[in-house]
Amino acid sequence: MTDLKKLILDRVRDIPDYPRPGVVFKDISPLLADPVAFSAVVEELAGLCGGCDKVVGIEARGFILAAPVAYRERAGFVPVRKKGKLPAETLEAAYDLEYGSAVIEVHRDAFAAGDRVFIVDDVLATGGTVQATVELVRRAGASVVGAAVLMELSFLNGRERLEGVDLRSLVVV
Ligand SMILES: O=P(O)(O)OC[C@H]1O[C@H](OP(=O)(O)OP(=O)(O)O)[C@H](O)[C@@H]1O
Ligand SMILES: Nc1ncnc2[nH]cnc12
Repeated sequence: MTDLKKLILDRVRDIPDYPRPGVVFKDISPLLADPVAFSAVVEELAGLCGGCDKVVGIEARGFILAAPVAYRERAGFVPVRKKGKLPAETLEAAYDLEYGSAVIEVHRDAFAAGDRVFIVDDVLATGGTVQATVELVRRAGASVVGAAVLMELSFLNGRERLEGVDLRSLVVV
């Protein structure tokens, strides 16, 4: 196991039965609170971007990782938010995730035509959230050059929903 994988696995804790019975929640708070681990993760994610115009972060935990990646890459940051939080005209997509369903939005004018977009989130579970984000980016006229997550829960097969997307995971469990 690489040092980075160990750094991550040692600092993501399992919370059983949250937010509903049967779900084991991956809590990244200890990792974020560790300056060495947090900075190593941001550096690694930024290295996967490979040149992009915009980094998309998905509310809320995705923001924490995507914004420093955008800063590091000198790219713009675009938030994808839960419905009702963005003030200007939006595009929206409904999706299911491991423990529920939601609607996310992006500003209709968030991207210039042909922008190269890199999507960052913390956890890939069923893949519904990233899939809906990919759809929004494309509908907004930009192209997805890749997506990266800190942790992929492979037993939920989220990757299968993301055919054609270059998805990287720092850790697969
Ligand atoms: O692969 P999926 O099954 O779609 O699940 C993954 C998503 O679930 C979590 O977000 P959540 O909606 O709980 O929002 P939060 O970051 O605000 O806690 C997580 O941060 C991912 O965005
Ligand atoms: N098990 C899980 N832990 C943390 N975030 C999640 N998002 C979806 N499933 C999750």
